[in-house]
Amino acid sequence: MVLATIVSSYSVPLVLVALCWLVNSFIRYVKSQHRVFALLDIPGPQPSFLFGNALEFGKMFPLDLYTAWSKKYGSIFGYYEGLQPSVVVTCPELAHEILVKKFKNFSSRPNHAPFLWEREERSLQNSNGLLWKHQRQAVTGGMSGRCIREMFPVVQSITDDLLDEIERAMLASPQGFRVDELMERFSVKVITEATLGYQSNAFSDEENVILRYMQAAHDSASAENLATGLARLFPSLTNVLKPLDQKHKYWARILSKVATNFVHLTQANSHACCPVMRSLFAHSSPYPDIFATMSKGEQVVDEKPQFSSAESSDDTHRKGKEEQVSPQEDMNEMMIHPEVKRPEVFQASESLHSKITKTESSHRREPVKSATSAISGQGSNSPVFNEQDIVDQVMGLLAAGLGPLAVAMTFVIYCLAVHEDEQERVCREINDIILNTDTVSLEELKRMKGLERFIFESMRMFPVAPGVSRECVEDCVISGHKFIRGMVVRVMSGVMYRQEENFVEFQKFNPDRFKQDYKKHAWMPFGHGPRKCVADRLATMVFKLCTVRILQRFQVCRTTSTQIPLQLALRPFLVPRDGVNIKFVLKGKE
Ligand code: HEM
Repeated sequence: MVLATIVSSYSVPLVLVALCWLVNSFIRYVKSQHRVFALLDIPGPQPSFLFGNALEFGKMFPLDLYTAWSKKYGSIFGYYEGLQPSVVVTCPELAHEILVKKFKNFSSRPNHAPFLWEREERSLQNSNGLLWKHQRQAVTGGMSGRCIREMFPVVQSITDDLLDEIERAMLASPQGFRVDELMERFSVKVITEATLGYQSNAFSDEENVILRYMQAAHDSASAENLATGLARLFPSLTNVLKPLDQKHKYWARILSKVATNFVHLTQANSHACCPVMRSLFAHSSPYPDIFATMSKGEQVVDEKPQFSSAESSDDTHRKGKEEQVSPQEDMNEMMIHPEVKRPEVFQASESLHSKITKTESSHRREPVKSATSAISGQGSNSPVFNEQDIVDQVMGLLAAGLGPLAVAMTFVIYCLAVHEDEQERVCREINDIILNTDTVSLEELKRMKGLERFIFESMRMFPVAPGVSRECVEDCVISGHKFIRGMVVRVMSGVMYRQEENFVEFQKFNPDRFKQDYKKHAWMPFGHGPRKCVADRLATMVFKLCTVRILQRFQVCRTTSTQIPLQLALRPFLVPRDGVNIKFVLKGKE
C-alpha cells in the first residue's frame, strides 16, 4: 500500500528519468557508431547526428560530392550513410590492391539495391562465396572470345533492325527523338537474343515484359526513390519499407515466370542454344540442390579452393588460338577463391567499433563447413545447377546488363553528336578499313583503334558505373590503412577519371589520351579484378558494331533540345537525367 502510494506519487518523475536514460543511451550509441573512422585514423567529413553524411547527397550530385571530398580529405576517406560507415578509395594503386591483390579479403559485393525479389538475391552480381564462384565459372564459360564470335551475327542482325527503327523514328519525328528510349529496346534485344537465345519483340511491343522489368528495377534501386533512400540510410527499416516496392515486385514475378518457362523449353534442346545458356546447362546436374540450403550468410566454403575450368565438359569453352586468355585474365580466374563465410551485411558498426576499441590484433575466423560435406561426397568442385539456379542467372544477366548497355551506348551517341570533328575522324577510319559500306566483320572492328578510343573516352566522360563496392570479409592492412571485416569499401573510378594526375586535362574530350599511357589501374570502366563485369567483351563488341553501323548510314546530329552540358542522375547508375534527344540524317541526303 505504502509502496503503491510512493510509486504513484513518483511515477511521473520515474518515467521522465527512464526516458532521459533511454535518450541518453541512444545518443551515446549513435555517437559511438560515428567514431569508427576517428579510431581508424581515416579522415572524412564530420557526420551529423543520426543521418551521418547522407543529407549532403541531397545538396550535391553524388559524383561531384565524392570528387570534392577526395580533394579535401585525400585518396582514402570515410563517410557515414546513417550509422553505416563506408570507406571511399580514389587512388588507383590502392584500388588495385583491394580489387585484385587482396581479393580474398574483399570478395563480397554488398547488394546494390535494398529491395530484392524473386531470387534476385541469388544472381551473379548479388551472390557471394562459393555460390558466386560456381555461377561466375558457368557464366564466364559462355562469354569467351569464341562465344562472342558466335554471338556476332545475332548482334549484327539486331543492329540492322535498329537502323530500320531509327529511320522509322526519323520519319515520325524529323527534328529528333529520344535515343535513350530506343537504346533500352536495343539492349533488351541484344541481351535476350545474343546471350540467352530468347526471341524478344522489344522494338515493337510497348509492354515488353523485360523492358518493364528493367524500368521497374531501376526505379526501385534509384537514389531518387524515397523508400530506397530510407532503407539505405536505416537498413533495419528495409522489411517495413519493402511493401512499398510493389511495381518492382510485380514485374520481377512476371519475369521470373517468363524466365522459368524459357529455361524449361530451352533445356530440351540445350546443345543447340546460344553460348551462355549452353554453358549454364553444362553446369547443371541431377545432384541435390546444395545451393537451396545455403541462405545468405551460411554459404559453404571450399577448403581447398580450385578454379576448375569448365573446358572439359563443354567444347564451347575450349579456347581457340585467337582467344587465348591473357595472363591478366588467367590471374583473375585463378584468384577466384572466396574462402570465407560471408558476414551478415554490416550489422552497422557495432561489432566493428567494439573490435577496434578492444583489440588491434587481426582477426581470423574459424574455418567453416566445407562444400564437400555439404554435397555428401559429390566433390567440392562439382558445379551443380538445377533449373531454378539457371533461371536465377538468366534474370541476373538481364538485371545487370540491360541498363548499363543501353545507357553507355546512349552516351556514345551523345558524344558523337556533340563532338562533330571526332565523329568525322571515326567516319574516316571506318571508310579506310571497311570496303563494303553496308556491313562490317569482327576482324575489321578489331582493327578500329580510333573508334575504340572514342568509345573509351565517352565512357570516361560518362562513367555508367562510376564506382564499384566491396565488403571486407577479413581484416587486413593495406598501405598502412586498416580495413576491418564488415566495412563497405567503394572504389570510385568516376572520381579517378577526374583527377589530373590520372588523366591530363581531364575536362577535355580527347580520345587520343588512350593512345598514350594513362595512369595504371586508373581505367576500369567494367570494374576490376575477379569480380569485374562478366560481359565486358560482349559490351565492347556491341558498342563498336552499333557505332559503325549507325555511322555507315547516318550522320548523328544534336538538336535544339540536346543538353550541353548533359544533366546526369544516378538511377542507380549514371544516366542522362532527362534523356538524350538526337537527330539522325541519312547519309547522302544531308
Ligand atoms: C557498357 C556496359 C556495361 C558496363 C559499363 C558494365 C559495368 C559493370 C561493372 C562496373 C560491374 C562491377 C564490376 C566490379 O565490381 O568490379 C559489372 C558487373 C557485372 N556485369 Fe556488367 N557492365 C556492362 C554490361 C553488362 C552486360 C551486357 C551484362 C550481361 C549480359 C553484364 C553483366 C554483369 C554481371 C553479371 C556482373 C557481376 C559480375 C560478378 O559479380 O562476378 N554487364 N558490370
